[in-house]
Amino acid sequence: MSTWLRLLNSWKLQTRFTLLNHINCIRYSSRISDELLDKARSIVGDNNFTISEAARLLHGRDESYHVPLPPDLILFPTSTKQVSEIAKLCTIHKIPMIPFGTGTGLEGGVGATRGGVTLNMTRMDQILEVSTDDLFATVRPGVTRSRLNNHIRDTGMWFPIDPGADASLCGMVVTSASGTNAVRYGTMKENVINMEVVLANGDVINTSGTDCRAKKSSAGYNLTGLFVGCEGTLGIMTAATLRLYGIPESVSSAVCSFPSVYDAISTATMVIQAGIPVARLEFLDDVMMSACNKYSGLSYDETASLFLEFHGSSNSVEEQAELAKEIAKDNNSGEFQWTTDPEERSRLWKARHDALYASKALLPGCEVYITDVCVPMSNLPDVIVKSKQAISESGCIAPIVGHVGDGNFHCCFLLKPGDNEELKKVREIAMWMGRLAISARGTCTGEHGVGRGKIQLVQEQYGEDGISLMRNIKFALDPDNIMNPGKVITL
Ligand SMILES: Cc1cc2c(cc1C)N(C[C@H](O)[C@H](O)[C@H](O)COP(=O)(O)OP(=O)(O)OC[C@H]1O[C@@H](n3cnc4c(N)ncnc43)[C@H](O)[C@@H]1O)c1[nH]c(=O)[nH]c(=O)c1N2
Ligand SMILES: CCCCC(=O)C(=O)O
Ligand SMILES: [Mn+2]
Repeated sequence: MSTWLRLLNSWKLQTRFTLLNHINCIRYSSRISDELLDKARSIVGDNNFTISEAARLLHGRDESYHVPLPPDLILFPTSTKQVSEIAKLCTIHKIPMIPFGTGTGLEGGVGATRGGVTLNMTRMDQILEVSTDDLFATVRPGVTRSRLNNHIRDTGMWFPIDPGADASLCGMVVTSASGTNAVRYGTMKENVINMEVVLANGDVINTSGTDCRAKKSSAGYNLTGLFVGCEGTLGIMTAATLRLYGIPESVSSAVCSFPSVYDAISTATMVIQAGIPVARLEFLDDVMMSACNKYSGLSYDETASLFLEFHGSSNSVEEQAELAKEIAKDNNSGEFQWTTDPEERSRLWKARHDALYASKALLPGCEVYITDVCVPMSNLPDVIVKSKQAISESGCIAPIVGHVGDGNFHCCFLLKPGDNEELKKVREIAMWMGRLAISARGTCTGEHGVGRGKIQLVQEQYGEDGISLMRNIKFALDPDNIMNPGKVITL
């Protein structure tokens, strides 16, 4: 390229950036006045406030393929009172509020669709209470899953819900997350006892009643259920009380390969039907096994496989593994390798939790468009096989992994950045998969939530009456549509 051309290109780029900055400034100044900035700063203090370009970019994105949408301003509240004051301020000025946990979401939930204020919750990071007698922990939104588990390890308790990423526990509550241990311990839905929530108007409520820590309750409407999975569109969670469990005395893990998807899933179904209290029951297809072998230096068979884990007494985990082995054998399995060795087990689960990064490594520099559907177990093998057929016909690379004990799986479509044709094609397949799951009596998302990516599919899943009820609920709690707007449902 000639020097002149290079200079011209660099000038064009500069002008574009200057223009973009200019537009951002106009956008920013038209929405957030100096007066509002001063008030926000006085609520949280100078050190908990930023409008830097870098911070705005960072807060507009999560770990998904969605285009980043930066907010105008980022606040780091340190107390519920501050969150409430920010909410009141935003209500007066009709400014969007977007809560930010750890940004590990997979549906673009933290993007500021209309600009506004992001509330980064990481500085509210206290573990408020741990009760080993009553099996609960109360945490502020800055506490992550592994921080809680490190903190309580010596008590013999743990919080088992494990999405792989070290997400904030409150982020996990509001996305209704689950992951590998849900088949035994349930999802976040089954593991929240109470929540403190700041509403759009600044009111602070406790969803099970002030200070309630009872294991069950039939008092009134299920407000906890309403806020679990709301993705910040109904309120900002400032504390969560979660169920704890005893750390199992013994753990065994197993790997087993199969000649077909049907054999693998039929084993999974029969393990559950046999009443084996399996703790993890994960499926990886041939492409994902190959990706994980390469990425994690393993040498497993590169065919449809199951990773399993059993929790209990040492006799019980041995018995469970042996029973599962028999079932696998009846379904044409290859060798069923199981172990209680902690190092081997953690190598296996690290490889499983790195599945997303192993997929990415198949095409260096790529982005990943992740699907997440969930269907009743009896429909699962057909839905997986049809999805694999669609992937193969499209020419895309898309390893599959799933929490099949719950009927839940993901395809990781690898995308070359900037290839809009491919993105369009993948989006079509992903939408088709969502519809396939709904028609197979399932749901368009088992655990990643709706965010910006699945609003249309949720509409189709619920139909007009269901969506209209959701809109009424949203309107009752957030009449100005300033709580994380543009997510979950459109108004
Ligand atoms: C490698 C890898 C692997 C997985 C996953 C991610 C990654 C990167 N995930 C997805 C992810 O970990 C999950 O969605 C988390 O629950 C998100 O928690 P964050 O704290 O990161 O929320 P993040 O900051 O990403 O926000 C997510 C949404 O919640 C809202 N929010 C966050 N904190 C809030 C608060 N205090 N109050 C109100 N709203 C709030 C945000 O506004 C946004 O809409 C996942 N998930 C899963 O279920 N199963 C899995 O297997 C996996 N696996
Ligand atoms: C690789 C799929 C996306 C992350 C996830 O949900 C999981 O690993 O289970
Ligand atoms: Mn998952």
